[in-house]
Amino acid sequence: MKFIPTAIADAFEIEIDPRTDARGLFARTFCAETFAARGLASVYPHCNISHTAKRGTLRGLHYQDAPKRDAKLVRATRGTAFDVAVDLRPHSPTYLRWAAVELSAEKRNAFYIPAGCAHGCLSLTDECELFYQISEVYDPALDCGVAYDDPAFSIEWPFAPAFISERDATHARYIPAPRGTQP
Ligand SMILES: Cc1cn([C@H]2C[C@H](O)[C@@H](COP(=O)(O)OP(=O)(O)O[C@H]3O[C@H](C)C(=O)[C@H](O)[C@H]3O)O2)c(=O)[nH]c1=O
Repeated sequence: MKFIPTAIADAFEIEIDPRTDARGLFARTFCAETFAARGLASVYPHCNISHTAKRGTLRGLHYQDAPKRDAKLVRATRGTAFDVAVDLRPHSPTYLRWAAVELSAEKRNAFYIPAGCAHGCLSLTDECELFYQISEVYDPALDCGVAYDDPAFSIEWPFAPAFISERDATHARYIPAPRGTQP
């Protein structure tokens, strides 16, 4: 695996290191020891999938709040998605910044999003499927969201979403915390 830094501290694009032969390829997509050695979440009690039928569908941005803030390891298993993380950690040097990774089943890459960041994605193809490894069990009472077009982040999406859920179209504006405060 190759860990490529992004604009957000501790968030990485992860590329595979395929072993190829006449049959095709084999590659490791996760290693608990490697992730732990890098200080990344290495235990994922929940794995999820999302299937998005139409190009231009925006999901998110979501995060699970304290005390169960969750890290996510996300990859596309069908199609392509513009995947975005926003740093919501007031103590982070990249607080309020965003980072994007184009995930595709063809590239077989992944996006590691640390706890304390929000995650959203815009499908770039029809029939886009994502696979999530989540470092915390889901708690609906802690399920929070921020708006994809919040001026606090100014995310540069490749195009405006054509489809979005009622929930994701109505997230409240984010009120930045004083920098340096603990979450
Ligand atoms: C995360 C989760 C959700 N749900 C239920 C809650 C809703 O009734 C339904 C769909 O959930 P949600 O509206 O959060 O799905 P998306 O809008 O696709 O959000 C997803 O995509 C964005 C980009 C993310 O980062 C979220 O982690 C991920 O949930 O599944 C569960 O039952 N268990 C779970 O672990």
